[in-house]
Amino acid sequence: MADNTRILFLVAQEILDSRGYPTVEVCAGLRDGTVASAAVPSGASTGRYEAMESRDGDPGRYEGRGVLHAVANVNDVIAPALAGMRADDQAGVDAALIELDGTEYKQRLGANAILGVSLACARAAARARRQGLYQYLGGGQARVLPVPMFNVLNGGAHAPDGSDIQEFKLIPVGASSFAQALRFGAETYHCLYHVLRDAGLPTTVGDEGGFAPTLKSNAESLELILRAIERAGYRPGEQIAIGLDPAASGMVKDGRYILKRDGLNLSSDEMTDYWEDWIGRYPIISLEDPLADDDWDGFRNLTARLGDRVQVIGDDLFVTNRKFLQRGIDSGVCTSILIKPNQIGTITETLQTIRLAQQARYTCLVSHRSGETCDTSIADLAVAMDCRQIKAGAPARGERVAKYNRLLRIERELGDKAVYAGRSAFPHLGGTCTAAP
Ligand SMILES: O=C(O)[C@@H](CO)OP(=O)(O)O
Ligand SMILES: [Mg+2]
Repeated sequence: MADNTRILFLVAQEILDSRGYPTVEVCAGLRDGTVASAAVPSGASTGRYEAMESRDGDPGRYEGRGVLHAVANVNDVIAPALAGMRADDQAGVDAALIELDGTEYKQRLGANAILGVSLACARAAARARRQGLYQYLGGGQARVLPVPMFNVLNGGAHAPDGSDIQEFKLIPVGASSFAQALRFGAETYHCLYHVLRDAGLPTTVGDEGGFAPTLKSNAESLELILRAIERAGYRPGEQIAIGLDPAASGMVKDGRYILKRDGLNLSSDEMTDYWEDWIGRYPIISLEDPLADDDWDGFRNLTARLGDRVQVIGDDLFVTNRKFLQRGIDSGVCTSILIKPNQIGTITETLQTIRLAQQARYTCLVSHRSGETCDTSIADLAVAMDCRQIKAGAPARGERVAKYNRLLRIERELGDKAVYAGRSAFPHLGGTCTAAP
């Protein structure tokens, strides 16, 4: 079997992502005839220490620069070096990629080139074994379906005319299966459309498929969402809670947090007061990047003050990197980590970061990027690693629902064995899983 999974070819090409910008797709072919491909996403609100994607031409020109250099790196540098390796030796493949690149942030070959190969090999190996990617990566234990976070109102870098806060997310903690959670989200999303129409607000959408109205204040977004949840017939907080990703690095100017919609200019402590006020007033259970990615002291204070009432997630702060996560664990910063494979660049390193988080009892929210493709690997990753939380944007738009639909299929495939994480995904809510995973 092992010999059959030896890599025969790796071929990359440039394709477009959901924003219409170029990205990398890699196709892996194995000796036994198995062929599988994987596509790499791309972020807009990136952390400063993310692994670096390779982009062609002048960085100042425009955001949608090509990836032909990354494509050439796969075809001309990586493919010859990996030919003949076993695709089912993920650690070996990834170690070879890391060594071939030789830089800390993967800037020589490009994290987009490297992750494309890492993922394509995993997919091909899973297919050769006739397993789903979640089974291949997670084994027989993999059976807990994550709680989805649906980003239904977009702002910040994903919708510049919208709220200062990048993401307002529905969290269907009270559903009893993933399929039901998806229905909660889709129905509420559609009700939000009508709430906006009734209020005379536009229903244009941002990068992740959520609506992006221009509002008078940031809190107005929450009021509209609560109205939509109720209109859909659900109980806010109990059945559907709320999560935020302010992506606060994007709000900072000269060390101050600027909230344009509220006319506020706040210190780190005052920004924390602002979130505390919101947590007291609204059913918010998850708060991602509430402060900027260089404000480690602020994060420590915020975690000490709010960490037992809300999940505090580090995204730009940790960039899926064990080194930064370890610093967070050692200094009491955050209670949760966002997991984006392209922030670190290989599957093996992504799994190592997840394991470190789980050992330290940090929760893991597996995440898409704002520039996506129809690749569904993150859905499998969330189940494989028992991550219990996933965010993939609104329950609308092809590249977002591809992930949710994949989870529906996994849930069906698992049948009676499937367990929906529900409240167990959030230790601070004190819930338990409906069956032991
Ligand atoms: O900040 C985030 O969490 C992500 C995904 O929602 O955005 P981006 O991919 O633009 O970094
Ligand atoms: Mg984020």
